[in-house]
Amino acid sequence: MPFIIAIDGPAASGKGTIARALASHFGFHHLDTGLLYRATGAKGGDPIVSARDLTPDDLQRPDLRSAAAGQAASRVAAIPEVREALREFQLRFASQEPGAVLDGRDIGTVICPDAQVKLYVIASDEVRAARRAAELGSDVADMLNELQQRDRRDSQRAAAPLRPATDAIVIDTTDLAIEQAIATAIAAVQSARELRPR
Ligand SMILES: Nc1ncnc2c1ncn2[C@@H]1O[C@H](COP(=O)(O)OP(=O)(O)OP(=O)(O)O)[C@@H](O)[C@H]1O
Ligand SMILES: Nc1ccn([C@@H]2O[C@H](COP(=O)(O)O)[C@@H](O)[C@H]2O)c(=O)n1
Repeated sequence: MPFIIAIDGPAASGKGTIARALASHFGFHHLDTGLLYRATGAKGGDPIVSARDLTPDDLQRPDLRSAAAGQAASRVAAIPEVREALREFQLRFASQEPGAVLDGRDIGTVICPDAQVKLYVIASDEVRAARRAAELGSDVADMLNELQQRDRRDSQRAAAPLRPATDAIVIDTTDLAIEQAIATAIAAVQSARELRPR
């Protein structure tokens, strides 16, 4: 049985940074599930059809990391049929040996509720906005507004809302350097593996 690490949390909290590092450390596959929603939103047209017809090329679009793509993603992500269309791909990805790390909003609650480890990564709104603004070279106040709007939509939607699984380990990266956040996550996974050996 593959070892699954589910990572959820609000926008720009550091999920992807931790997920990539965990995948590299443990030799697992990694999927940034936000990219599926970003590609669906960016494709335009009927979002349900776009989600069903998503191709690997769609995930390579150069504009997917923009704030506009994030907003479009969070609008299509509220549509249950879009989520259903993207679910199968995520489940197949998660079934790969020796294990997989998936990061998103509903991995520990909906996609992989039986994941061996669930992390919920948070950081203060101001810190997240500053980090993402530095990454994209954009204005911090605009970014704060964008992230808060997206988090609100993601938390308040009826379909698979953003929330921590009851058994998730919360990692607050507000005052952690990247290396400290990664070390905290590796330690959490190590101890879960010792408690529940394969
Ligand atoms: N602990 C940290 N200290 C400083 N910067 C960080 C830290 N963790 C992540 N970052 C930076 O913050 C930004 C957002 O991180 P990341 O992309 O990992 O967040 P995310 O939660 O995956 O975002 P998204 O919601 O878009 O998927 C990146 O520029 C990243 O390099
Ligand atoms: N499992 C997921 C992943 C993402 N979303 C939606 O996509 C938006 C963009 O995600 P990023 O991780 O790239 O920021 C996000 O705001 C969510 O609306 C989702 O619903 N479920």
